[in-house]
Amino acid sequence: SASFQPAEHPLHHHDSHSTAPTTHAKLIEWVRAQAALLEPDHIHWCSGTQEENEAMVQDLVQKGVMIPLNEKLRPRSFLTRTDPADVARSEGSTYICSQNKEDAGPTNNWIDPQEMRGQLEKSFRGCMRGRTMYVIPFSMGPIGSPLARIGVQVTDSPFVVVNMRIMTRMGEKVLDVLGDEGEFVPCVHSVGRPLAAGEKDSLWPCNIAERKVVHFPETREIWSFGSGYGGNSLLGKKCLALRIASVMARDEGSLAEHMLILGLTSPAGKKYYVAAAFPSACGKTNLAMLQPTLPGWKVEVVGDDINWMAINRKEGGLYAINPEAGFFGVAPGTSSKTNPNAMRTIEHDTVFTNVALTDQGDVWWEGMTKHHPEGKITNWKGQVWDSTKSDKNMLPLAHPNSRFTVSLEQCPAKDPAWDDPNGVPISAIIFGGRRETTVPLVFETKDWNHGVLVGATVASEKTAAAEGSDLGQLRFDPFAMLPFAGYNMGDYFGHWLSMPERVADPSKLPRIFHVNWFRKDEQGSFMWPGFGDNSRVLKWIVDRLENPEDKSLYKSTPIGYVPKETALDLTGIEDQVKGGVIQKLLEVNNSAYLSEVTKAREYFVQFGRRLPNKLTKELNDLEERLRKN
Ligand SMILES: O=C(O)CSc1cccnc1C(=O)O
Ligand SMILES: [Mn+2]
Repeated sequence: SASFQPAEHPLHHHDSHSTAPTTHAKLIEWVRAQAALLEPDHIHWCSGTQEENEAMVQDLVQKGVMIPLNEKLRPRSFLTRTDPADVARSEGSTYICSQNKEDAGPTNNWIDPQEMRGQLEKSFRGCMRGRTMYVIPFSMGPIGSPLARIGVQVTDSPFVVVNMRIMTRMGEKVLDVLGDEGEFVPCVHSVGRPLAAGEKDSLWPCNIAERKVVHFPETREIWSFGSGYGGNSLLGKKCLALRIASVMARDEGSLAEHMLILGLTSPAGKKYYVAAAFPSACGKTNLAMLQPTLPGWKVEVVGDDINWMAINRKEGGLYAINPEAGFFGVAPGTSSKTNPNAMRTIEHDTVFTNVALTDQGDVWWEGMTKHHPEGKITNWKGQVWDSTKSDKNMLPLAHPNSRFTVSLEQCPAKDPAWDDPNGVPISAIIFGGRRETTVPLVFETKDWNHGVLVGATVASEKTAAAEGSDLGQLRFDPFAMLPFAGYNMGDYFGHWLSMPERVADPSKLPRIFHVNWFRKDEQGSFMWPGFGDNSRVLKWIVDRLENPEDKSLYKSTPIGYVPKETALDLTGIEDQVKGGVIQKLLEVNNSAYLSEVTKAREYFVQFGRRLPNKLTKELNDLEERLRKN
């Protein structure tokens, strides 16, 4: 739906090697309206074919935007460096422009939609002069899946096209499913740098001063200007799959969440699907591709970042798809120790952004290996770093938000049902934050509503005060959706609380757990080995799912069900968790939790009357349980 009155401007000629669809009148009309506003020199309808991709990649290589890596070490893979000012999602310039401010809620930036449309009109008018407008039809979710949603993005960045082809199902086959009158989410993106005739393009054009990522939830529109990077420009990811999709899910009675989805198989061959919501950079990708240290256990990945769950009327319960087709993962910290499956996935056909380049023509980042490789190494800014001089201001060699973009298809640990159009049945939902104090290794919530309270109070603490004293600065990140909820988060909590009334049999809803890998001891060291050993927690969760009546598995505490020490399989790590460590990891300190309750009450004040009474009741019940014991 065109949101501007396009000035009279003929639709530019299509370039020779791309053909506009002959039907799809609604789509053609929308593209025409964007072309009239953006005034591109050419229009290219993306087919999504391998040939088209190779031509675009070669063009970007020739321009120096994509640097080919060593073909032997990392075949068909590339490195791109961004403008140092355009390196991450820009939350400060991300807006939810609902008709009224309260529907955006206190956790979102809001500008009156008409005012914002005026600002966008000024930014976008003529911004694609001298450039090609690429039209990308894409499906979030397997093409044709009843759980999938279709978007169409216009963009003037061929680099975005190359990445969208990896991260989504994109091209002509999507148009076949869309049909003439099909609904699509309109996404308009520009780097915001029109080119004068003959002007040489920069390697990473962007317009940081005017950068904005805007959502109009009632009309499901996305407008992004001035950034070429990640979540700001691959509009299928955070913008569509979370901010717009969370609004659609609220209206449709389903869920669009910032969660990994993994398949877990026990040594007995029983298979469960588990979803988990951790804040950004808290280890979702590592858990989704976990290599269990417990013998006989297997984890396979369906997705590492986004989860669309819908009620399955036939089977009951919630079925989930990963709407994405690839990983856009954080490179630093990824290694054959922390995530061997990720390292195997990115051995070929991968696009790297803002990592370091070795003199072998391969990539490197902090944490990949203990020390950086010998010889010359070029940092993410393109500066050659000489290890003999160790010039500090050239560090870190890879940007902390540097990324790999790679197809899920090539992950050795992909779940057989990773692209099942019907989705997979979710047995458990796990919330987690980066908590150095107070929160035990794992606990199970008492019921769905208690689980929603735990989701709503997910938090991370940076610097933990000494145990027992006032908690370190708690940063709440409810459901890990703080930057991604497309509407008032008080209403969002209410939507979660409405799920038991929406299903025929609430007992088929997933059980809700909370984990914390990040407890530290008085010396500030991590108490739990984490990584593959997190499979021990997954095992306890399966034990709870399979034997809910078995009293030997848990102790009931005011915050929920916590494993009895003997119920965790610690075979092989006894030495690491002896001497009271496991007791500490499973301890529930009531006074510490009472201050959690106080901080949660303070946090919820901002939602005012939009905070559901049921949530306040859950918080009061928790406080009562903590006081009684
Ligand atoms: O989009 C970016 O600029 C990085 S943020 C990101 C990328 C992939 C998956 N998740 C996130 C996130 O911040 O949650
Ligand atoms: Mn994420």
